[in-house]
Amino acid sequence: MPPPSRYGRGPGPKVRQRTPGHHYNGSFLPAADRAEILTWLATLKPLWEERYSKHFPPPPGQTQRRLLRPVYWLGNWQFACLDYYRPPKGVKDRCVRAEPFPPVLQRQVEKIEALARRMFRGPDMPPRWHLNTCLVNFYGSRLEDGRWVDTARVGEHKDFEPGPVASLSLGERALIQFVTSTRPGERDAVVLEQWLDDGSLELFGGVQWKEQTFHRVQRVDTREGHVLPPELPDFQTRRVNFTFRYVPDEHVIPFAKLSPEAREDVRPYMRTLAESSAFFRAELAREQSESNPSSPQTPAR
Ligand SMILES: O=C(O)CCC(=O)C(=O)O
Ligand SMILES: [Fe+2]
Repeated sequence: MPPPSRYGRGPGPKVRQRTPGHHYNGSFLPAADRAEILTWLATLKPLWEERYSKHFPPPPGQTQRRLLRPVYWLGNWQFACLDYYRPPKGVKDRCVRAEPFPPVLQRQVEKIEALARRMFRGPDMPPRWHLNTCLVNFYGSRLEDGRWVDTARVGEHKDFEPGPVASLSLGERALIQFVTSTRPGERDAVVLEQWLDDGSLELFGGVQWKEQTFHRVQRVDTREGHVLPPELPDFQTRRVNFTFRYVPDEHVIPFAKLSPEAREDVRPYMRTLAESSAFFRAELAREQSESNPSSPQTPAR
């Protein structure tokens, strides 16, 4: 019998885990699916979002800033200026209905959900849990006043969506660290770290990884020279990460049903997205027809 390997064919029905609640498979993504994802990525127009807005201004001592990286969301878009999904209180006007997963990602989601249902039970698996939300993060360097500035990291945070979170990685490998809560003057203790390779899946859930620890992307390698699509004028991408999450469906709201303030804050983003997406054109048109039902809109193409 060969020795047990973390790079093996993945867990059997019992899902053996060296770290309960945290699973890593370095060769999850089939090569053909990887190629299909890259083709689809080349068609995306990720968005540079600002952290704050007219109705959600910077708190005292903070100033307006752009996010470190461009992003794209599927299923629902959690605009930074609507302050992300944060139950139990921060659930209203946070998650704006967005494009469905393309078939190649939906296929990965079905495999991941089956694995997650074997790994997580009881309080670690919310009753209606399914992966209906995906944040696509682009890691790399940003062109700033003629200089390339590396922004490939994420500070420590928790993902507040309930239940397990899955993370699929493409391109250069990244070092993710789970750390204990920060106390002033004390260094965070790293509880678990993992290099996330090209084509890998990481799945984590339960109290230890969702509640008791924060996670961060400490750095992204440069050694393999990956340059990933789409081509952008002011950003060079060397890693793309998809994090799949669950937002209860009742908290996902069509743009037309957001509060007037939230609509005002995100309408410019919706218009930018609509330039290259029939889905977002239709969502904007729906706002028009609902506020003025007597004048039917021509359907978006
Ligand atoms: O890029 C990664 O591996 C993790 C990203 C992450 O933590 C997040 O998007 O919440
Ligand atoms: Fe996260």
